[in-house]
Amino acid sequence: MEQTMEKMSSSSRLSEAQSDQLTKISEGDKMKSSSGGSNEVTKEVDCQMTLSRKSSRNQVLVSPGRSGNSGRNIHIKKGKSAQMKFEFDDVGSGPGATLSRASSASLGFSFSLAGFTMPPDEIADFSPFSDDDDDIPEDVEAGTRSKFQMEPTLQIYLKFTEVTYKIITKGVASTGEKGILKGINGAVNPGEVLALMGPSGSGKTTLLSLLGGRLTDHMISGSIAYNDQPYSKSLKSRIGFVTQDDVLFPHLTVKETITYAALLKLPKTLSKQAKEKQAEDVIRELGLERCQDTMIGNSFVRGVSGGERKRVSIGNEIIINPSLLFLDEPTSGLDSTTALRIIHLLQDIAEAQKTVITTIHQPSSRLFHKFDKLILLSKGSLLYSGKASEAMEYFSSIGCSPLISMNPAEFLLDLANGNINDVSVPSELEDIVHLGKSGTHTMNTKPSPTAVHEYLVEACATNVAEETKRKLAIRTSWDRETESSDIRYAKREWGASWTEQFTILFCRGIKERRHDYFSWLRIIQIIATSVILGLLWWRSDVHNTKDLKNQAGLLFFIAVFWAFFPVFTAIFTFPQERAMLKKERGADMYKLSAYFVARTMSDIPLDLLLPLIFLLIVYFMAGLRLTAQAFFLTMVIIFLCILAAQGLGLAIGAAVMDLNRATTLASVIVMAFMLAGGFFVKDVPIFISWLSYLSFNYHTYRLVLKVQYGHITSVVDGIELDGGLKEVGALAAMAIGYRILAYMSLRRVA
Ligand SMILES: Nc1ncnc2c1ncn2[C@@H]1O[C@H](COP(=O)(O)OP(=O)(O)OP(=O)(O)O)[C@@H](O)[C@H]1O
Repeated sequence: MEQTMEKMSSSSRLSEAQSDQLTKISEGDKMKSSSGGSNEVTKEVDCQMTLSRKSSRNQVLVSPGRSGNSGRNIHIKKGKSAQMKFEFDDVGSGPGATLSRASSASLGFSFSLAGFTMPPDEIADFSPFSDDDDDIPEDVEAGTRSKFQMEPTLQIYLKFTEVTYKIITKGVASTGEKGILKGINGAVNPGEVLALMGPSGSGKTTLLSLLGGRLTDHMISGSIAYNDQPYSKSLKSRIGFVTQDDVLFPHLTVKETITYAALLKLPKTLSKQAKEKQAEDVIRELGLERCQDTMIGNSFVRGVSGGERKRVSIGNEIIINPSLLFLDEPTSGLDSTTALRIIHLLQDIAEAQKTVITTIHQPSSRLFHKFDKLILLSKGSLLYSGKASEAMEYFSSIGCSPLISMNPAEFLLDLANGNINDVSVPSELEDIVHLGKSGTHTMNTKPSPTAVHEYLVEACATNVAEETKRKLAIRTSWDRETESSDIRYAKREWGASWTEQFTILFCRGIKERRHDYFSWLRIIQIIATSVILGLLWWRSDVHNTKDLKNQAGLLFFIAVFWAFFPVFTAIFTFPQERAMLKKERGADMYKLSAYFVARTMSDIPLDLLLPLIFLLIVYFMAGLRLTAQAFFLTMVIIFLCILAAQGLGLAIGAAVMDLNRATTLASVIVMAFMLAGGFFVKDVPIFISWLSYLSFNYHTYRLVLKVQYGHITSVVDGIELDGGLKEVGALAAMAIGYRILAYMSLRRVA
């Protein structure tokens, strides 16, 4: 046994005292132990013990009569089949102190004891506070919840010091700077869940985005280190980031969503079948089997529930088995049962030695106790950074304690908001109230929220921040252990080749917009328009010039209609998918070129189907030139016009990325092109004549005139019907040129 302990102790770089603790606790037990997954020793009792790099806890979390090792803290958690997790900590350190890993690394054990019944979870609760959430699901409460399984990956230790972030504010009269984050310090180890808490607007999302590498601009200062190295692009594929708003395609089913993510994100070395199998595993692990064939939905389309949608978002990120998982308010808007399930899921993920960081608004006390580390923010300043279990002790050490039984999270948020109605305040703060800043006595009996905020920020700076910074500066055993894993120079790897990316994105695009293709509304719109045109120009004759001019009006309308329609449809393409594009490109899921080509091509089937229906009706009703060649040439010209107009719409959308501004700009351009199209104005002044050459209506109109009347006359309404190659070339150049512009514009944003 002692040999076993020595082996474990040295392999996990634990101090002798800690290995001594371990020996005492596990004496007489039959034990199967593993250290970092390598050393395995089997003893008498069938226990499974894993060493985890849990930080120490000062809070006494011992179930009475359960352990009997005085002077040590033991935290017992339940798992599958009465699985227990023990954490042994030193008791001596002061409140709020964050111990360095080298000196105070604690041991986390989990082992199963056959036939052992565990006490309920309340052993982990803080005694002065009530639990406000009793509707815990049976499977969770009874310890029958199946554990989420994840493969081991590179472990990432994240530490950040003096993180400061400012933004430039532009007022009506002046421009200024606003501090969003002011010197934030903290650290989180693999195997831990760090919660970022604070009132709305305190800077949680900003800090999360900074740590997740989502905000990179020159207004950031301080240091953020991943295994002691700065952020690099190669980290993208190791980071999962679940945004506050679920960014998902509404018309894809749960299964399709996760499967496409698996196909794009998982390494090339895995076969398509293996990737699909992994997607199925994630669906099962997240308990989404029941709704796997349901559409995600949105406010217009009924889909899965909020909790299921959140789990799909998490599944989308964990499919790549990330080393670092960031979540922005994963429980907001969910009932307490669903919220608890999600936090349990995060715990399971962390237990696979992942580093998990989540923002959370107002957790119940049960949720609060699930977090290993806590950062409390208020107006961008740090109020607490350290172990979640020590937060209450820390605040009581600086004189702030709850006067009534309350959820610790509620108490901390009250403090962060400066609300001290049910909170005892320290004498220094009372003195400030009674004397006022000027030293004169005031009648006010309560410190103002600003005074509370200043007091807490100062207390944190003196008691916690300095201590945390000092410890962060120390090279820990963890740093030494991970320094060989140089994440900076790891090769950026795509999950699929360019062609595979294109195929997957093309199929996904078709599936997402399949309802559009068979939108009866659009088909009816086209049929109705073409029937009206056919009736208005019913069997129009072209035997004299007047009739010819009359029918030319129809041809011009066709040229305008099939330019307007595609421009205003294409404008939506990129602005609508901006959030998805940013998210997926942020995770290096595919090359922008593959997305661009797939996205623009997946609209083409519909773009060809509708004009075909249109022309079949109008052509024969209006009595246009009745030869197969004329019909097909007219069709090809319309397709070319559509491709050019679509290119313009894509370019405007990608350049502006704002629908209101894009539609305004497009309407001006399209109107100018229409007016310069050669039908309304015959003699365009020379200084503006270039506009005609930019107008796709102008080229389309000339081409259809040539196809319809080229055999009758060489001039129609003052327009010479010459070769036509110039016009074809111009439309083709526009179709390609506008797309290149769109691609370049898109590069700036994704
Ligand atoms: N680009 C920006 N321009 C102007 N203000 C900004 C910008 N980004 C953040 N802020 C401001 O910074 C503060 C912190 O924002 P952040 O979204 O990080 O808060 P939060 O704590 O996540 O809030 P919530 O809980 O409501 O999501 C807010 O006051 C917000 O208005």
